[in-house]
Amino acid sequence: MTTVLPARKLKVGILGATGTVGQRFIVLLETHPLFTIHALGASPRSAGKPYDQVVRWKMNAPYTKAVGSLVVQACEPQPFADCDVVFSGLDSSVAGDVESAFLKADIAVFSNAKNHRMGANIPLIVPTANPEHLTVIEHQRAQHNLKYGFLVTNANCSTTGLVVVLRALQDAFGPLSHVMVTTMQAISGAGYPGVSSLDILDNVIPLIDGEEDKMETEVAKILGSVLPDNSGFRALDNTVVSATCNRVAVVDGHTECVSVKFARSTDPSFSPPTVAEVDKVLSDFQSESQLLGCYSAPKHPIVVATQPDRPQPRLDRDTHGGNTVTVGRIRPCPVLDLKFTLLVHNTVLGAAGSSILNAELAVAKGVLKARE
Ligand SMILES: NC(=O)C1=CN([C@@H]2O[C@H](COP(=O)(O)OP(=O)(O)OC[C@H]3O[C@@H](n4cnc5c(N)ncnc54)[C@H](OP(=O)(O)O)[C@@H]3O)[C@@H](O)[C@H]2O)C=CC1
Ligand SMILES: N[C@@H](CC(=O)OP(=O)(O)O)C(=O)O
Repeated sequence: MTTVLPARKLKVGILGATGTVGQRFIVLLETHPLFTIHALGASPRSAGKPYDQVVRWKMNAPYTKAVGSLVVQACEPQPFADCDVVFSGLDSSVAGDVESAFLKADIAVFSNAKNHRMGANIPLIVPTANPEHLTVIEHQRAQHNLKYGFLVTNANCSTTGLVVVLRALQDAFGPLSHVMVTTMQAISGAGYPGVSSLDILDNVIPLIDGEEDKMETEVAKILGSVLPDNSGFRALDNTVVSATCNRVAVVDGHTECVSVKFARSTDPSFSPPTVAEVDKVLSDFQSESQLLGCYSAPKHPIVVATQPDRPQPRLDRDTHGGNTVTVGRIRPCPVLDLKFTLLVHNTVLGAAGSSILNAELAVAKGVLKARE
């Protein structure tokens, strides 16, 4: 496929620009070759004031003077009308209605929030796992009579790391019947100010409200297929996922301990893949974003750690800019077939990085264009 590049940089709006995910968008977009930051939005508490005055900046990299002086807008379509694309890092209490209003106003939206993820013709895309789901955009546009607008969501941050590895395993060794996953999730996943220090220091919290349900349902949609008429998706109905989610005292990076069983396991002639075979399949896994030459595409969607005590959040979360999933400790599972540990950067591939790479894919496929 030939990559279609826009005639100029696309003007970007960021909704929820003051939040944890919004700040990550700013860092990732400051030097982006396809996109330029044009407008910022946040709550009525922040609207009307320069970004500098309202943001409590938590990123390691600084933001530019130009961004600091942008006046924060209310999250309504009108101030974003000349944006070619809007990235949403909005709190889920408002994201649903705000994103619907932007779609109705014919603006392209890439959302991190949970609200629209399971919508019948809303793509739920992890860019290195199921980019082919973008084909449903044409149906969405026809349904709402839109020229430029559409709505694409990306997944829950823990789901994101998991599905990249499951997709690689499924492609190589056939469908999975059972997936058991236990997460250790960073505090930045709870936004800012998030979990109080008295709750999390010297502690592990064995509950993240709603997280397990999201992991158990999103995987089936992402690893499912597009309906033949491109009107929606057929979720997997033969893969059972059981998730247990914990909050731990790590700043960024979700670690997940995973065991899987292959559907063919019930066949007496089937023997599970060896550790060496799994290592090779994961290391060789490629995504369409690499083949299309997308700017943020990681060199490898999955990196297999060579040291026996990896992955570790502090050491591995920034590999390939945070858009890769690091896997280690691959070994046979005496209960299911195979077990391993993975790490995903929750605010890069798990949030803003996925939205941006999804938008790059949409540009490369000619569905996201500059407004004329
Ligand atoms: N953090 C993570 O790792 C991940 C987060 N997500 C999802 O991304 C979204 C953002 O998360 P995160 O950045 O962590 O959250 P934060 O709480 O850090 O930021 C929330 C943002 O929403 C804005 N906001 C709050 N209320 C309103 C309102 N009434 N109208 C308009 N804007 C409002 C806030 O603006 P103000 O500062 O003015 O209050 C702020 O910019 C959420 O939906 C979350 O579930 C998804 C994957 C991973
Ligand atoms: N709940 C996730 C982050 C998040 O906001 O997820 P979601 O977008 O699925 O609600 C975490 O705490 O790490």
